[in-house]
Amino acid sequence: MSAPKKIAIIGSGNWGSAIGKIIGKNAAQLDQFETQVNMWVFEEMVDGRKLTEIINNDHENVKYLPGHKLPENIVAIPDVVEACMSADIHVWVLPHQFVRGVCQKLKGNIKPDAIALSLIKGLDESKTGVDLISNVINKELGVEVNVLMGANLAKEVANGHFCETTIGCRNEANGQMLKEMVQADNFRVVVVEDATTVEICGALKNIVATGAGFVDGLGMGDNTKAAVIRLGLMEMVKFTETFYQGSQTSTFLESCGIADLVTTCYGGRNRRVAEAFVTSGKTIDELEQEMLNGQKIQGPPTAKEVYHLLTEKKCEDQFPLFVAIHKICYEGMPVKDFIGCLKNHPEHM
Ligand SMILES: NC(=O)c1ccc[n+]([C@@H]2O[C@H](COP(=O)([O-])OP(=O)(O)OC[C@H]3O[C@@H](n4cnc5c(N)ncnc54)[C@H](O)[C@@H]3O)[C@@H](O)[C@H]2O)c1
Ligand SMILES: O=P(O)(O)OC[C@H](O)CO
Repeated sequence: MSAPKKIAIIGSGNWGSAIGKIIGKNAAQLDQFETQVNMWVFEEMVDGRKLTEIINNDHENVKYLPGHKLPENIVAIPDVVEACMSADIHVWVLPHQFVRGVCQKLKGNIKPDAIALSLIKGLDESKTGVDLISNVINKELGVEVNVLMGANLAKEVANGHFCETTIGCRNEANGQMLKEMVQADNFRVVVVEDATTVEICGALKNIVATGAGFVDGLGMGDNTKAAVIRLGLMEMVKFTETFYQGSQTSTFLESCGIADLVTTCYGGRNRRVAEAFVTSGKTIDELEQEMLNGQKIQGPPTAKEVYHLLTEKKCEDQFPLFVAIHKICYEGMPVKDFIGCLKNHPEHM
């Protein structure tokens, strides 16, 4: 039998901490993994104490997942290189805007045969254009990057309520090993080999959830929200067909597709902040700071990244919902015009 694999979790926010509960428990029980799991924690002071010290002494991430004990084999480390240098598996779970900075620190400082699992829902935008986060990590660090996306509100997963998730793997054997690392009695994993579509679903559903929040803020009912979900799904499929050919339609029926859209459009942070954007008149940035205590939403920045790609490729007219969500968040488009955009959607022509 090969040596037990060492796991490092890169990120310790709301989702990073919830998945840390499952991974820590599995690593303690399964022979194929080393018991100690390193968790890179972006250091900050909470009530006069370092967050890493709180996690290592009290076994709770009191800022990002209060009220839940982390397994004692999760070890918080403030230096990302120290956390990852001996790891065989890197679990990426950060807000997407921090990925490139972390890659710069890790370059040349990790095992060359390490593999990654990205739980990050978002896209990257650089001078060379818009790209998948998994591609950025792969290009920067040379590691194989698998992805995990699904209908997984972190708090509900941490509470142990039943849900499903999807791993999109690049390699069948690694897909199976990663499934063993994250599966739990109430967290059931389906592995598919269409990693690109799995990742695109995770990124784009946050834009749709922002639209769902707008119609909630306007006081529309569930029928309107269902229309946002359906038209959003149609744009997700079209986006994938246009820019990432070779995807399988069946992937949209996995947890990462329709199920994640539904849960996010009803229970997610993007929806909540977008609703408050309509009712309060404050900016997205102000509301993120006021409402989320350091957590980040990915919908508005992803809408901006997608809008830049659509304008560059001159196909905005095929994605009116994505475009309107960007313009409402950042360009002063009145939110009431969102309904007009739904009425005149190409799906109805
Ligand atoms: N929270 C959920 O329910 C959930 C569920 C599934 C997927 N996701 C996805 O997982 C990813 C991570 O989400 P999350 O909820 O764990 O994070 P979060 O929204 O709780 O964000 C806070 C995290 O950002 C870190 N951070 C803040 N400033 C930083 C900096 N300058 N550099 C590096 N890190 C910094 C904090 O330390 C903390 O770990 C996102 O892509 C999100 O879409 C979240
Ligand atoms: O709270 P949100 O809107 O970031 O969504 C969280 C998860 O992605 C739901 O699966």
